[in-house]
Amino acid sequence: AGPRNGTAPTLLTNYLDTQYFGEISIGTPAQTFKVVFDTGSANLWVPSYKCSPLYISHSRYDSSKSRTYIANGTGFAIRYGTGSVKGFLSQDIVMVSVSDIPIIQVFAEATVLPAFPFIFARFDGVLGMGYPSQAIDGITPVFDRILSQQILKEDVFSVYYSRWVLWGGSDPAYYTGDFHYLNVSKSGYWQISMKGVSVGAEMLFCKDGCSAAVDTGASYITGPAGPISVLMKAIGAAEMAEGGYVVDSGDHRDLPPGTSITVCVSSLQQSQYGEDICVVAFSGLDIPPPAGPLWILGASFIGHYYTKFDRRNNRIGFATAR
Ligand SMILES: COCCCC[C@@](O)(c1ccccc1-c1ccccc1)[C@@H]1CCCN(C(=O)[C@H]2C[C@@H](N)[C@@H](O)C2)C1
Repeated sequence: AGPRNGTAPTLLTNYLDTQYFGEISIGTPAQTFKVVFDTGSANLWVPSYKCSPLYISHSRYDSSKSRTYIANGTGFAIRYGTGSVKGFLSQDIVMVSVSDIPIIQVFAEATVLPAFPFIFARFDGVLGMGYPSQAIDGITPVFDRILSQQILKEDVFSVYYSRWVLWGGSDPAYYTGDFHYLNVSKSGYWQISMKGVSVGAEMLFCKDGCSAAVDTGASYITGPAGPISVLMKAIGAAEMAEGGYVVDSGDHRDLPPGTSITVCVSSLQQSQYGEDICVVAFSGLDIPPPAGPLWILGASFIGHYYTKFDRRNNRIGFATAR
């Protein structure tokens, strides 16, 4: 059947403004998984049935139950900010949207997951939306497999966080005005050049320009730890023990008016003691060269825009979300 008029949505679930994920299915008959659509990586992995039972609260892929499974077995490991996910490669039919875009995909069955932070994950796996050059083991990413089917209206996907990912186009019903396009600054990454970071009218950081990744798989805005701690003081946030910052949830202090991006500086979260705390949507992260220094514009930034990731023109478009 394929997508109507060349576009198809995948609806997303928003967990505490920090985890956004949607459903895909793998295998015949379909085994469904909740995955993060992550522009900051380029591989698909889901937990394997052979994964440690610790992970029983998540869906696990059972190749023995799929008629379209093709064994591969090559080892796989992907490094994230917090540790590596290890496993092995398999091939099967993957469906990324209810309007059935079936693709034959090589993906990883994860057998080793770092307990932290995955015990907090409300999703099962990760579907990388990055460029092929970023993919481990040279595996063709999901979006490239979809593009090669020539069924999409445009070689783009749009993110209307935290509601859905739209494959193949953008929907004017959900944004106003034109897209402001920024060319991808480093081929193979959804990375742009940032002109500066200012609080109110005062430019405080990145005065000579700097790089930023537009990363749908990250929860917050992260920047080098130094500048972030200065920024946190500027908005009166206090540092939490395990990193991250909180502001007094009484006064929802937004950045001073006139800031070019009025990012909500906090997202409501439950602390481990259960009371509501306001977690600031920024955190400090020093990314070492050659990838860094790098700012990361995650969900708390992306959620303020209708964002179009354009593979045809290697650019990212931002429009005002309705
Ligand atoms: C908006 O939804 C985001 C999903 C949550 C991301 C995340 O918050 C998370 C929380 C709980 C459990 C697991 C994971 C998680 C961990 C690894 C991969 C995907 C999700 C990540 C925590 C660690 C830092 N971080 C990244 O490096 C991320 C950055 C990104 N590019 C990925 O490749 C790794 C974000």
